[in-house]
Amino acid sequence: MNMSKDNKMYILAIDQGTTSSRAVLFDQKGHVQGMAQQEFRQIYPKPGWVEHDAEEIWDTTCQVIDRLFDESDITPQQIAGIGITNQRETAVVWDKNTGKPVYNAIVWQSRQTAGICEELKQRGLKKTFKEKTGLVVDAYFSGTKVKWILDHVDGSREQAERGDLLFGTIDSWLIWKLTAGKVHVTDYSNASRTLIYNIHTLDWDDELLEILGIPRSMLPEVQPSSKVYGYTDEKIFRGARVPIAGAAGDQQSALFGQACFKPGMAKNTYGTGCFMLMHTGERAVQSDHGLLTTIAWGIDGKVEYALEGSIFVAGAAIQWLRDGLQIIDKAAESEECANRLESNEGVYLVPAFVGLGAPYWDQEARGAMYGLTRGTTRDHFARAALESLAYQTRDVLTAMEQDSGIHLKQLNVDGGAALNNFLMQFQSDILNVTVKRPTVTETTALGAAYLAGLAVGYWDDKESIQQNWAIDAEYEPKMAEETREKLYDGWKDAVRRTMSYEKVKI
Ligand SMILES: Nc1ncnc2c1ncn2[C@@H]1O[C@H](COP(=O)(O)OP(=O)(O)O)[C@@H](O)[C@H]1O
Ligand SMILES: O=P(O)(O)OC[C@H](O)CO
Repeated sequence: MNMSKDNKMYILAIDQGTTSSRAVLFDQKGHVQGMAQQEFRQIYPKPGWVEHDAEEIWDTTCQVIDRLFDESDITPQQIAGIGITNQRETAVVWDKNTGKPVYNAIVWQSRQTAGICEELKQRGLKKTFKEKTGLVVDAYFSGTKVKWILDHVDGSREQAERGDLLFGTIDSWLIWKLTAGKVHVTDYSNASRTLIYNIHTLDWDDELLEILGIPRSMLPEVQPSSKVYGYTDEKIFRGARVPIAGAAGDQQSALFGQACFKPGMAKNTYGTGCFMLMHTGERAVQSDHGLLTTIAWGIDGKVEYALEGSIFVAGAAIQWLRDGLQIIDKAAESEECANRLESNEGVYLVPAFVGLGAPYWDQEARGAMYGLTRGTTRDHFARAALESLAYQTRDVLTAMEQDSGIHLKQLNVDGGAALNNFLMQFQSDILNVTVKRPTVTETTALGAAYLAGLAVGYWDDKESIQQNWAIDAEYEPKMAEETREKLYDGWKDAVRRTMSYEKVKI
């Protein structure tokens, strides 16, 4: 760490992800000057359900901020602003009087509202939701999670109707906690993931609220992504009142951190899931190929949009090799395993552990492996898992090119699994596109830092941010066309079989 007790100012980004909370300090060049990270519990109450303890999310956030200050000479007074970025869609409902969540946070991956979604589809509401929110009716988004909590937690609907309960995605929850309950806001990008926010009129949508039975009084005020929302409470932040000056969902934040400011620029983030976003400017492009239309950010009174391909399981497949199957000790070991083989030898993994997201949107699909023989080893499992990230990315890139009419020549990448060189080379080969990894792979946190820094004058404008982008590695396609298409055909076949598989229900 390169920290000294001088008067230099920094921006603090809080990156509250699906598996860990992180606090990252950035300087004016956009370089990381300190980081602390803490994993927290994943709660799986039933197959396909995923929950978090919202209090634990808050506790780990406080712990990483504390650790960052403990391990450095920097004081909270040297923080010019705080930017927040978060796992999106995950829904928290809490009592505004006690500050206590009424139920666990229901995580974006969780399938417990699949039944509610089926009912909405049967009522013919798919088009209504898509036109207003840019989203598909799927358990992924927050709206049905809030409905589920109000339907299942005793007395919560009455409490909500009395105005005693608040809803928020993780950004709202953290801002509310950091300001000791004074500020209940969210930003445009997070609001656009809730299934109850109209991305065209830029307001919560009364018709959708009515359909899902969610009282308006629960909802946070929607604000620009770069703006001072409030100040940290002195008791919480070591005596300092620091402006909380930016917020964005983690994938939009990564798009900003990658300086994808112009229409047609795209990035792919390989974290727990994998999310490709293409900036489409001030135009909300409707997808005909299974992508989402979403708000990229809202700054200076202007809202900009993106097309998104959301893949639910990416790095999580590698975690499954490590924690579930226990065939590797560390995620990075998957690279050595994959490199020990010349090819996948016909072994494919379709990691539909929580259904399939874009472009398939199959809530019922579950994971499958194909092509196993007596000669299959853990290396094949690791290679198939890594390759599945690249094939899923090709699925969404194809859809994106069809929807946008733009042929992508290069893809900017980031996220934990983007450090895997086997994967990045294979990705470039399967897409036939140049893959570029920047020096700072903490792009998600960087985006939130930039948004906060712009609001407090730490950075002047987007141009100065653009200049900070620097390349670490570039991967050019090397694979023969015939091999590429043969491999991809194998993947499409595996997906087809997975989606048509009739589960035996016992
Ligand atoms: N070298 C690697 N190869 C493959 N996957 C990796 C590697 N390093 C980390 N990962 C995967 O990346 C994910 C962590 O990335 P991160 O960007 O921190 O995700 P998140 O923000 O979703 O928690 C984990 O799922 C992990 O399995
Ligand atoms: O926590 P991540 O990085 O996997 O991101 C989760 C996404 O925001 C879900 O939409």
